[in-house]
Amino acid sequence: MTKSISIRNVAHGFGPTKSEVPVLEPTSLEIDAGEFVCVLGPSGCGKTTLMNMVAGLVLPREGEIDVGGEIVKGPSPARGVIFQEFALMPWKTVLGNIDFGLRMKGVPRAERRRIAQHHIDLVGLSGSEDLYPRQLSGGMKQRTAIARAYAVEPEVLLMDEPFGALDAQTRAVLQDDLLKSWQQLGQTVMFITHDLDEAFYLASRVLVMSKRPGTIVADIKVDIPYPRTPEIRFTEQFTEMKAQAWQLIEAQHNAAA
Ligand SMILES: Nc1ncnc2c1ncn2[C@@H]1O[C@H](COP(=O)(O)OP(=O)(O)OP(=O)(O)O)[C@@H](O)[C@H]1O
Repeated sequence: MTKSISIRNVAHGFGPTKSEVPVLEPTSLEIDAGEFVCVLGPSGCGKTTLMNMVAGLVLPREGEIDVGGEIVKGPSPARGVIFQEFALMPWKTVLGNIDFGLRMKGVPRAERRRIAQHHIDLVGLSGSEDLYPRQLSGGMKQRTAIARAYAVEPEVLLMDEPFGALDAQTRAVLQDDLLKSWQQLGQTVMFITHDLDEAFYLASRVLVMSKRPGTIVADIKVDIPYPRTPEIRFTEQFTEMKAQAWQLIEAQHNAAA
C-alpha cells in the first residue's frame, strides 16, 4: 500500500549542539500517498538533509517524520533511495546489485532471480546482467540503481538529483520511464532537482525551499494531467509556473548573497 509522508516541525543542524550550524528551520509538510513531489531550492539549503531524514539516514534534532503512520527511526526497504552518484557496489554485477536489495528483504533465491530479471528488462538492461559498474555508461548505471530500488517495491521513492549527471537525451528518456512506472505503481515520490524544467515536467506538486537554514517557502500545484508529453513544456501554463519558481529561487539566492 502506498504511504503518506508527514514532516512535523523538523529542524536540523550539524556540529556539536552548542556551536551547531543550522541547516533546516522548523519545517512541516504533508505529502499524500501517491503524490509526486519535486523539491527545488538554492544550493546548500538542506534539500538532501531533509530527504535523508525521510529515508532514515539522518535523524532530526527536532520534530518527527511519519511515513504511513510510523515514525521514521532508521532506513527501511519500504523507502527506496536513488542518489545522483548511483551508489552501486563496484564489486557486484548489474544482477548482483539488484539481487542484493532483494536478499536484504529476505526474498527466496529463485524468486529473487525472477524479480531481478523482470526489473532489468523493464529498465532496458537485458543482456547487461553480468557487467560490472565500471563497464557501464552513466545512463546504464542509473538504470541499474533505478531497477535496484524498484525491485524491492518500495511504497516511497526518494530521489536526490537522480538524473543530474546524465546527458539531456538519457535524462529525458529516464524521466518518461519514471513517470510511466509511477503511473503504474503509484508510489509516493519525493524528488530533488536543480532543474526547473524537470521539476514541472514530473511533479504533481513543486516545493521551493529558502536559503539555508532552509524551509519551504512555496508549494505549487502542477495542474497538468498525466500522462505528460514533451509538448507541455511549450505551453504558457508550464512556462509561467517555471518563471514563478525561478523568481522565488533567485530571491533566495540574492538573500543569501
Ligand atoms: N554531515 C554533515 N556534516 C556537516 N555539515 C553538513 C553535513 N551534511 C550537510 N551539511 C551541510 O548542510 C548544508 C545543507 O546540505 P544539503 O546537502 O542538505 O543541501 P542541498 O540543498 O541538498 O545542497 P545542494 O543543492 O548543493 O546539493 C550545507 O551547508 C552542507 O555543507
